[in-house]
Amino acid sequence: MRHFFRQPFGTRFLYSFSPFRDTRLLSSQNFPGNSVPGSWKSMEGLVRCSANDVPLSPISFLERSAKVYRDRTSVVHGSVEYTWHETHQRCLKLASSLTQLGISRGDVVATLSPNVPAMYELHFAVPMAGAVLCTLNTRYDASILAILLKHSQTKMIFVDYLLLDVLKKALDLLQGTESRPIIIVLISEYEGPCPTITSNTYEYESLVANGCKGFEIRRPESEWDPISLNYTSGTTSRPKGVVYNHRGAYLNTLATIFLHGFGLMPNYLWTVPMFHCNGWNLTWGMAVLGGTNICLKKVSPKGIFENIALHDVTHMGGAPTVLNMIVNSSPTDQKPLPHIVDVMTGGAPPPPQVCFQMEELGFRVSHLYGLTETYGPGTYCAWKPEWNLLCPEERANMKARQGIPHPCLEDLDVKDPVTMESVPADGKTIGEVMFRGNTVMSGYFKDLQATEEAFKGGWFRSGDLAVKHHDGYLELKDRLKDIVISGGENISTIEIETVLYSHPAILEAAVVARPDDHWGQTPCAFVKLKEECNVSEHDIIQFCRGRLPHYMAPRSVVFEDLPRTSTGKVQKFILREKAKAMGSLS
Ligand SMILES: Nc1ncnc2c1ncn2[C@@H]1O[C@H](COP(=O)(O)OP(=O)(O)OP(=O)(O)O)[C@@H](O)[C@H]1O
Repeated sequence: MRHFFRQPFGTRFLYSFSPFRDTRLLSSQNFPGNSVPGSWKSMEGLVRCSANDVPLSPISFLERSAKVYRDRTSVVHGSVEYTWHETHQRCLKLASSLTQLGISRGDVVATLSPNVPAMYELHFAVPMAGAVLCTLNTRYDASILAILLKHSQTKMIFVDYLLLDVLKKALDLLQGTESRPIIIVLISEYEGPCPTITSNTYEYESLVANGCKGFEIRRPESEWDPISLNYTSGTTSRPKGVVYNHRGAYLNTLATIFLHGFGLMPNYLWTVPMFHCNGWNLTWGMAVLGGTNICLKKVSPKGIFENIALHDVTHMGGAPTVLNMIVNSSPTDQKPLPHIVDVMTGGAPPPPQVCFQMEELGFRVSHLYGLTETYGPGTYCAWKPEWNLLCPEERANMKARQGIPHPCLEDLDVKDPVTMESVPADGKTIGEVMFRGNTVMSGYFKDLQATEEAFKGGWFRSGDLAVKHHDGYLELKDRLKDIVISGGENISTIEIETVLYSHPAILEAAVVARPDDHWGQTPCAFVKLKEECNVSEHDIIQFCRGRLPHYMAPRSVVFEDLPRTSTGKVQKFILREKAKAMGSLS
């Protein structure tokens, strides 16, 4: 296999669609005489105006659900329960309070909160105020939080009371560097007085109560107006600030709910953090469907099974690590499911064995793939009925493929990153996954150079390596930064990890490159064993050699817990450092 991945990118730079085109279409004043612009002038009788041309925005999903699903339950959390009418009213009032506190169009309003009703409401209230929602990862420490608060130019932050301490530390680090102190809004679950931090502190429910329900929504002037700022998981580098626009959020939401067989009015259990790509767009998606959002502050297998029974959950989601946690949970925590529960998984490669075991427990797994830069879900493994006839192992392998683009994406391809030519659909030739369309980010906030790099060649370059199968389905092999090159051969770490996960004693596995004087690099496996299991390095290597070509089998195995990002991805850069410190094997 040729390894072109380490070569520099081509220098051609071309935007197939300009990010700077003017998309303000709403009022007839843009088109004097109510005529239509450009080439369409030759077609008489057309008028482009607010009757037929409105900027797409997820805000409209909530306005509709307040009418269509008025008295149905929108959000549940413990004893708290709202209807869609109430959620709409609360969001309007909250948006009004934001503007009264000085939030203007385009200002960034951040959150530091687990999945609670306030977090759900902010997904509508902040855009209703014309502002940009920035949902920060709840596992950040004070120093990274301080960096991101500064980078995002946050004006106001909504914080769960359990995370107040870490926020206070971050704000201390920022002291003196901000021209205006950040306004703090505390999301508390108790009725007591609001703890004082600064005079700039408010309490969530009082902002809702004091807002005006007749508030006039500050709708986007253009579909391209930013709606949210999402930081990437920071698996390969420092988190990058990805900007979503209203149009992309609208389209990706519709694509996501379409893909995963959500019927109307699902009961959705929030096991995916809403801070991760706006909960894979399902914050907005549940409003389209009139679903019930079942909030879960802390994810545990026991809590998942209890909530499924309590709320008749129909759908949920989770990174493969959550699925792995479920299948390996104690039998006393696992309860028989009342019916099939649909689970969307993605965010990292799902080991086929884990998909298989989930299905044995009564879940139906659907697999999606994407990046923060593609509004989360970008492809899915569309299931074909004829695959039901395959043996369980083959079915699980089929399901582990990343699949095909969703219908709102213009194009997806696997290309040679230097020549930009498509790789053949032979299931063997590796190239880089590239995306193009309206559900690709507007860009990286305050980093034009990174944005231009990412869009070089007129496609969004994902940094993921994949093959295309004969049926057009995509299968990820590795991240560009993770692939192992040993004796001139590219070795997919995902393929080795799949074999490791099939070992009965292994709970978790990750493979990285270990520098080698003779081979350049060799695969080094880091594994965590299941409780009370014992197996040697030699046994694991032999197990892999029995299932993989020799050169692909790990040459060394380290037994330890895997470091993960809070979105469930293994931090391979940490493992690579460890493997490097081990020195060459040869
Ligand atoms: N279904 C999937 N199968 C395999 N890998 C996946 C899948 N879904 C997502 N990924 C991986 O997750 C990546 C996207 O993750 P995300 O946008 O959360 O941030 P990150 O790339 O981990 O962080 P950073 O860009 O800061 O390093 C993809 O590029 C891909 O490598």
